[in-house]
Amino acid sequence: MNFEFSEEQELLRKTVRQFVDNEILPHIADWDTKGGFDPIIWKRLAEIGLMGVCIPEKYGGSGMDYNSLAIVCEELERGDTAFRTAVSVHTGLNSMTLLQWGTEQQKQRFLVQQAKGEKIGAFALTEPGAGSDVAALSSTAVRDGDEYILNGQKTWISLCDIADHFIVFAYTDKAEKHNGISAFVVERSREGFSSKAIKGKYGIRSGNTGELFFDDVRIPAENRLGEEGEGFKIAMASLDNGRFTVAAGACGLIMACLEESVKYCQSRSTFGKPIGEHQLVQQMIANMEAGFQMSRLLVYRAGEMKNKGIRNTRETSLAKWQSCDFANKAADDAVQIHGAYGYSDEYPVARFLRNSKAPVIYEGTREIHTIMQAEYVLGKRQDRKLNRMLPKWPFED
Ligand SMILES: CCCCCCCC(=O)SCCNC(=O)CCNC(=O)[C@H](O)C(C)(C)COP(=O)(O)OP(=O)(O)OC[C@H]1O[C@@H](n2cnc3c(N)ncnc32)[C@H](O)[C@@H]1OP(=O)(O)O
Repeated sequence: MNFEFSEEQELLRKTVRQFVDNEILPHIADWDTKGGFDPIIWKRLAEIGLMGVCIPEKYGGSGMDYNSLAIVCEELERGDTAFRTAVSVHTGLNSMTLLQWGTEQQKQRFLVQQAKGEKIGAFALTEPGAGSDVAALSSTAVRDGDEYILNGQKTWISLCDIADHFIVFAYTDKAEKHNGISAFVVERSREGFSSKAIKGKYGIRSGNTGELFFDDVRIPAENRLGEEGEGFKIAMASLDNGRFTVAAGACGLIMACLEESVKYCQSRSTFGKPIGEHQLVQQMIANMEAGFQMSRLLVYRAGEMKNKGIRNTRETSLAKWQSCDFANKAADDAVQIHGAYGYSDEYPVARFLRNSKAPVIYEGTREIHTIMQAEYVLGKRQDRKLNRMLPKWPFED
């Protein structure tokens, strides 16, 4: 196992860091207050090739390895959790799903434009009555000749008002439970589709999260991903990729907590010395550092497994669970270190704390991942090789 980043990866990190320092940090407090990023940010991201980092060059991407995507997510979340979330959805949950499950024609139709940053993709799984329990979803897709007629509602969907298309999950055969769900690519332009943003979120306010409505939306059968009934597996495999990016992002949030806390420790004095010289403050800093290092090891191990084409559901779930919990704790401690100032908008740590809660809930709650890990250890859950894995890296031509 190699613990060094390559020169190319170091350069990538530097590029993303500069992007965050110049294009995100100067505006983020404003975007957080207003409840949305300036859409120009997507154009900028595409200009530096970050819309398709681990997508093969033949599909319009940068052709870098899966750990390069982790680097991008770390650095983006050092800037903002909501923005990293949006990129996770576009790349981890949508583009990587197309790469793994799409036909050559679907890749040409949807993936290429996305990887080049000409179109934005999103992922629609969660419903008002189906979050952790995916098989409880109630959307339906009924076959009618060469089309499906889609009806249902999705909620908590990132990029709801921005994405050009969504990977949507619906029952094609309710009697079959897990094996009755199918996945479809649904374009925003289809008649009967509408979306509505959710207002009043606790955190990740600059992100565009909302509801989707499908009212007799007709979709051509060629938009179905995988076979009929493969939707549950596709959703879970997509989450293996999404959760990987969430875990990497959490490392970036811990980095941001450390940066702000160290700065504050050096500038604020109590009892005649800088607060960084008080041992209970040092304890919080040390905990953040430990959380950061441990999370990173878990994330890059999962990424290395992806590079080698090894199924990594177990490792990714552990990385997601632990790194999001560490980030949530780091943000809580960062506010604590800043005292009353940390409780205001004067410093970014209050935003960090609000934002840090979302990843503990989305893409598998802390409780779902705890149960999964217990089941693996107790021999009640096993990861078998899938019929379609993500391509190994280096990618073939
Ligand atoms: C806060 C503001 C923003 C909010 C954003 C919210 C948006 C999101 O978070 S989207 C995603 C949220 N949802 C989730 O993360 C779902 C959480 N739930 C789960 O992960 C699963 O349902 C979980 C772990 C509980 C297990 O479900 P369960 O119903 O027990 O199914 P399970 O028995 O494990 O698997 C069923 C089949 O799928 C297969 N499968 C399971 N996992 C995978 C996988 N990773 N890859 C491929 N196949 C898989 C199994 O092998 C099994 O197949 P078979 O029957 O052939 O053996």
